[in-house]
Amino acid sequence: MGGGPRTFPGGLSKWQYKRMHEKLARQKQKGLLRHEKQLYLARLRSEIRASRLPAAATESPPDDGHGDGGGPTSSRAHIRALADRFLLPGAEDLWNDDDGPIHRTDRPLPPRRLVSGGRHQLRDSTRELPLGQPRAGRGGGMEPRLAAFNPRRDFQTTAAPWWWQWSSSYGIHSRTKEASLCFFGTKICYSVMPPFQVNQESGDASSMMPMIARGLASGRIAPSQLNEERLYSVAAGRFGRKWRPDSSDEDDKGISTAKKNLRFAKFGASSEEESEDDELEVRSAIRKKWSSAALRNCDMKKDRRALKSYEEENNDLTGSFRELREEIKNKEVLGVERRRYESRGESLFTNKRFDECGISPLTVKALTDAGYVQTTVVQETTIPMCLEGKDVLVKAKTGTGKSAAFLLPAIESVLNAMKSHTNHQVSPIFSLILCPTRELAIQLTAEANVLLKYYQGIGVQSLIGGTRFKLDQRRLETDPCQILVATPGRLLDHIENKSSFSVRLMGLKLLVLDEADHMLDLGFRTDVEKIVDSLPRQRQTLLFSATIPKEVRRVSQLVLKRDHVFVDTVGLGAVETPTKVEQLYLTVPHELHFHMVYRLLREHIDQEVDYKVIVFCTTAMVTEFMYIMLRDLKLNVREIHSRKPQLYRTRISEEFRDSSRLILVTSDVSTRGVNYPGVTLVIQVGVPSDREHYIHRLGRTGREGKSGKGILLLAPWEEYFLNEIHDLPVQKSNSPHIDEDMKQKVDGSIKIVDMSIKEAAYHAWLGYYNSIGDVGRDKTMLVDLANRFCKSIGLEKPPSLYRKTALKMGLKDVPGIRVRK
Ligand SMILES: Nc1ncnc2c1ncn2[C@@H]1O[C@H](COP(=O)(O)OP(=O)(O)OP(=O)(O)O)[C@@H](O)[C@H]1O
Repeated sequence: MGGGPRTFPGGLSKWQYKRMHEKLARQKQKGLLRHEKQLYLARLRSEIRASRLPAAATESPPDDGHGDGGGPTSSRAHIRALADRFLLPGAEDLWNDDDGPIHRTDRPLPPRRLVSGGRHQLRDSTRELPLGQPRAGRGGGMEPRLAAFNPRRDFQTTAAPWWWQWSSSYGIHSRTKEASLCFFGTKICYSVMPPFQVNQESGDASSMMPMIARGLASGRIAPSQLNEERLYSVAAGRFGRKWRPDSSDEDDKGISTAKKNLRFAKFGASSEEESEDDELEVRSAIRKKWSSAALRNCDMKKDRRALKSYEEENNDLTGSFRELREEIKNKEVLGVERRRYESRGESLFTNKRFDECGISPLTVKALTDAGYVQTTVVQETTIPMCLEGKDVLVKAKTGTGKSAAFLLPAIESVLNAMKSHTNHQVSPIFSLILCPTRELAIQLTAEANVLLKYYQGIGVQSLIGGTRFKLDQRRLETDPCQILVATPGRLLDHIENKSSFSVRLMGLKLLVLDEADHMLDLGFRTDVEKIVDSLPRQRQTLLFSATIPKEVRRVSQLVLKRDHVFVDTVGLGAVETPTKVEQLYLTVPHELHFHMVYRLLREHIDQEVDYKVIVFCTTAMVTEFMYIMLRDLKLNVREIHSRKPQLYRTRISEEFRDSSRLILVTSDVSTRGVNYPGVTLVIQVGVPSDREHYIHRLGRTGREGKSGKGILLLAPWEEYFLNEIHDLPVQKSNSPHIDEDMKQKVDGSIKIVDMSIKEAAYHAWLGYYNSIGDVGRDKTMLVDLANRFCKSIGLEKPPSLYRKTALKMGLKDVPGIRVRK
């Protein structure tokens, strides 16, 4: 299918090449997550170190918003930015389960010892935030905003010094003990440690750490001796090593000033044996530790950064926290507003008209021609932000007008860019829209064309798989466009194989990822990352979807600027599916699934004059099987799935869009984004691959605030899936009766389906459920279920698998699996 190169670097085939990149992407993703965590810890250490340094050094250059391009940011600014990102409303679900929630608590705060001084005032001011309390004990002294940022992780991955635990639990306190950090290597340990003070107030020496407490009690150690050097020595002894004071920092201006507050101690296996020559090495090692090495290679910044005074930071933070709280409040209000709209069953449309949104008059004219006058909620909320040039991540229910919400800013972006780009021979692509399926790309291109009706010289084109590569190239050259709608695979082919095309992308101003969660999940991520890598960094990015799971929130940071806005028109905790769609589920044994589909369709056709039904099947081959069977049962039915040629898919898609009294049997290619107006019923046969798939499939009905109906047809063993959608209003429905006549009729139609299609359907079914974690884990059960499915499609015995396939699926020696000789 399609054009494009056949061989790739290293003589790999397209699929080998793709698989190789998928593997690399998975590794990269893991690395990035790990890096983010390390970065957080590193910044934390850097923050603590920096807070001990005098305000000095150079001014940080301005940041480009991505945080890594504009030069070094101050550690404090970085932590603040991270906290800002993760404290946004709805960001509670951003964390791993291990991270623990960001608690909103009304509990009274524990009484706190008031200490004068800017730093402590800062802490007290941040405490006003209604977020998590810092933990007691290790890391318990962290600033609340940081504890809230990751309350359970704090210093767990850093080997905390033993005296840390001791000092907090045995009564020795230090005003700065939360800053104690120790980086233990296998041979050498450098620590950054604040001076200790004896808790004079408590005066109870025996309650202190036993060794020193005993020393104090017996008079061997005078309290005045209990300075850091003594403690280092004790600590070194504890590790079976000797300690010698490090004098090297005396020479270093920065370090010696810091020494007022900090001590560096080196515990070496044989510190005495080290020669004077080592001094220099030690000094430079300490400097390294001080700057980057101590951050375990995470802090790559070489320059010491200008540090603000505590007061400045204090004021800064108090201000930004106030703003943050204000913003959260506004967003919560927004969510409540949306829920109010829906609970009252009010229209999806707002009172705001498009001509009040700052959109160009010719676009408004085109909108009016298309019948768009009033904005929908998502359009009203996001268009102004997008026009301001902000990066936006948008979550809004299916069928609520997200397409226009990003197409309009895309057009405005082109209009703005064209004002300053007049002398190009071939116009750059100013707006790029990426979406997961060809049907959706074609639909978005058509919608954009409608909106561009009154513009001469501005064009939109699509780049999708399933068409000839050379034809694409010719089309792009002869009919240049400023807006491009593309599926990732084909776009990447063009980027990698046509340098002139990459040049056209260098002028890009706006990138949109429609169905962003799908675009950023593993299937597409590699391609999307490579595409994003080839785009200019100075651009605006918009992410839209009806579902934004927490992993996607995290990964979205890869493409969005740090200061992006998250708009959730659904609202936290609100139902994510359209309110006017009735959702039912039926549990029927496999043997009766096809009969039940026919029964449900007949019933619906009898009830709805202008019926328009979509039947979703698990795989392309099961779709094909279902289509042939229903066609034989004399239903007015069409099919779309990935095994069909693109021209056929496009034709059927258009036919279904414009018709009623039609049934479309389809696979996941129609799950997302495609807009078929007036769908009255959606039937999902078998478990969707995840909750998001369920929501998007269901969203093909009940669009534009209309009513609709969704039925999920499960086998009894598939009921586990109901847990995933337990928060959605899905009701159990009684199974309609299937009489003997109907059963025989359906059985007859099953029989006529070609054997090769049945075999392919069995293989596809096995592959699909094998890939679903919960089911695929128990191979014996899976094979047993597959064999039941096999019977339900009229196969006497299960078709054999290729040895390679069986091996790959982990099914080779599973009883019930036949392997081809
Ligand atoms: N302001 C508007 N006025 C009238 N009709 C609108 C308006 N905005 C969108 N629509 C119509 O609403 C329908 C759904 O819009 P759209 O396809 O953009 O939804 P969506 O939110 O992108 O859905 P999905 O999540 O499934 O992708 C379309 O038929 C579209 O023409």
